[in-house]
Amino acid sequence: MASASPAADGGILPTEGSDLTALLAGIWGNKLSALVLGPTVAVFLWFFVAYQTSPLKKYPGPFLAGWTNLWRVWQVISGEYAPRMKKLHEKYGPIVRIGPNLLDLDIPELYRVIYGTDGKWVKSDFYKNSSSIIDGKITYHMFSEVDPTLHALIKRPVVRHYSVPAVLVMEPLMDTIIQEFIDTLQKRYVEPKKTCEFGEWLSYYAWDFMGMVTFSTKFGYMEKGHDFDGTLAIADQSIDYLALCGQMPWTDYILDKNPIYPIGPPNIGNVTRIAVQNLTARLKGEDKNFTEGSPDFLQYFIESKSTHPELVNDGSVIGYLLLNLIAGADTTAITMRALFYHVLKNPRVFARLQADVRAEFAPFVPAPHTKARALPYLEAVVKETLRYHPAVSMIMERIVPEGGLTLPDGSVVPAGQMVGMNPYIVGRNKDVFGEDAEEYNPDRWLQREGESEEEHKERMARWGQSLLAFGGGYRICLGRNLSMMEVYKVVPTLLASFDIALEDPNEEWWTCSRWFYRTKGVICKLKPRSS
Ligand code: HEM
Repeated sequence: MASASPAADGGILPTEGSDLTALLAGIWGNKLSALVLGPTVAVFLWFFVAYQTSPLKKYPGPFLAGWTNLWRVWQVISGEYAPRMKKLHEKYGPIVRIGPNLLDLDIPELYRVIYGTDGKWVKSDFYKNSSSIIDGKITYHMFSEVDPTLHALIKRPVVRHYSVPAVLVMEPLMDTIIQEFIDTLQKRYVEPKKTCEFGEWLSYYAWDFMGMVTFSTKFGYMEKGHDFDGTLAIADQSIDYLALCGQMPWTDYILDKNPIYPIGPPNIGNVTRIAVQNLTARLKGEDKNFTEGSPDFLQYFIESKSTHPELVNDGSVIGYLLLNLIAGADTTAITMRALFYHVLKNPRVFARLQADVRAEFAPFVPAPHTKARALPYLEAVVKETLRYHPAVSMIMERIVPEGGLTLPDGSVVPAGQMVGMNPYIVGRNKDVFGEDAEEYNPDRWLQREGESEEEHKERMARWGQSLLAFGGGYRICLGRNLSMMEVYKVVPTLLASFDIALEDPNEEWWTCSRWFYRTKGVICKLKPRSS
């Protein structure tokens, strides 16, 4: 009970140290506590109720992953995303809950359902942050647009330019850049007998290659011999941003898409400038790099402005050009680097591949694509590399559509939840690829002894469903024909031109698994071809 002291006017006023002061202080204290405690309890309750009532509660997975996506953020930061997820599958089985609303599935039979062509399985918001603000509006490109109808509108005008016949027409452009690659290696490393950071050079080649087929212009990484404008480093940062913010997509609206002080990934400004310059010069008829009759993507995209005037303008042409570079250069470089690393680490595989290549191809001449595709062991090596070291090493998230997803154990994942598969994990599924799935062994793709041609074909079709390196369905990689052509041509050309060996065959490379499965450190000795 509060006490009061008599005042001059006979009224009752509180005095210092009175019980009333204590009461007021108590009330303020309580208010403060309520201000802090209230939201904390509310947030906790919200998490608790969400956890307890989640339809994914029944699925196994790390405890924290069921509570918060922060757990996934940590897995991305670790740089060991795919190997860690693989360990979780070994512990929990084919279904692992890796987020409050997300299941990682190692169930290849569901490939055609989740990555189907019917447009029902929509990409999650993970992809949205690789968008940009243009004229004050968030603008999505073919990779980041999640709405199937809008995605189809972006894709329709250009999809045919990525078909096998369309990219085959670009072979002369590719040969120019491959020729420059082998000549440069010869001058910089073979003649002076210098050690070569071969892994880095595959990146320089891949970026110059994409510049060449995209707008008939090299960036000049091979000429300068380093990432002179920082683009390659910036591209890495952009992909890390995608992977990190993608775990909690709302963070992108605070970090990059806020109108006041955006702190998203840096722009690949130099590449954008070159794209704009090339488009402007081409439209004015002043592009000195372009030769009539030797088409590149820029030419194809400009044509799309006439064939689809309602969908394509100069802004969208720039978008298409940039996507080619962002999506196409590093992915292909990662694949080529992995191929050489694993082949060079396996003397038996190397000897066979080199012998097969040298029986067919002369040194210092870019290998013709058709001839390269006809080499069965090269095909086995490429497929094994895509299986063992896919350039994308994270789950490709999709939203479960109406009707839900019935899993092999009979349980149903309701609509609105997210599921997906990771090319790294499905590629190492032992039920599909055998007990040695953790080993790099291209021979597994060849026809086995006693296996008929029919049986081999059937096995390849089945295994194809577990080879998710290019994704699948209506969101399958648009540039897969182009990148495969690049790989199939350059690998035999290099093996036919030089004796290549790791400087230290015992040294392990550096890997970092986030959205891309990045690597460094294929240090090689290159010598003139000896046989
Ligand atoms: C070895 C090289 C490559 C690999 C491993 C690769 C991998 C992938 C994967 C896994 C996806 C699907 C992602 C998902 O669904 O979540 C994808 C999509 C895409 N890729 Fe590639 N990619 C490669 C090369 C290229 C090249 C050279 C280009 C362009 C010239 C390209 C352009 C695209 C585009 C535009 C998409 C989005 C397609 C869509 O959503 O409709 N990629 N890529």
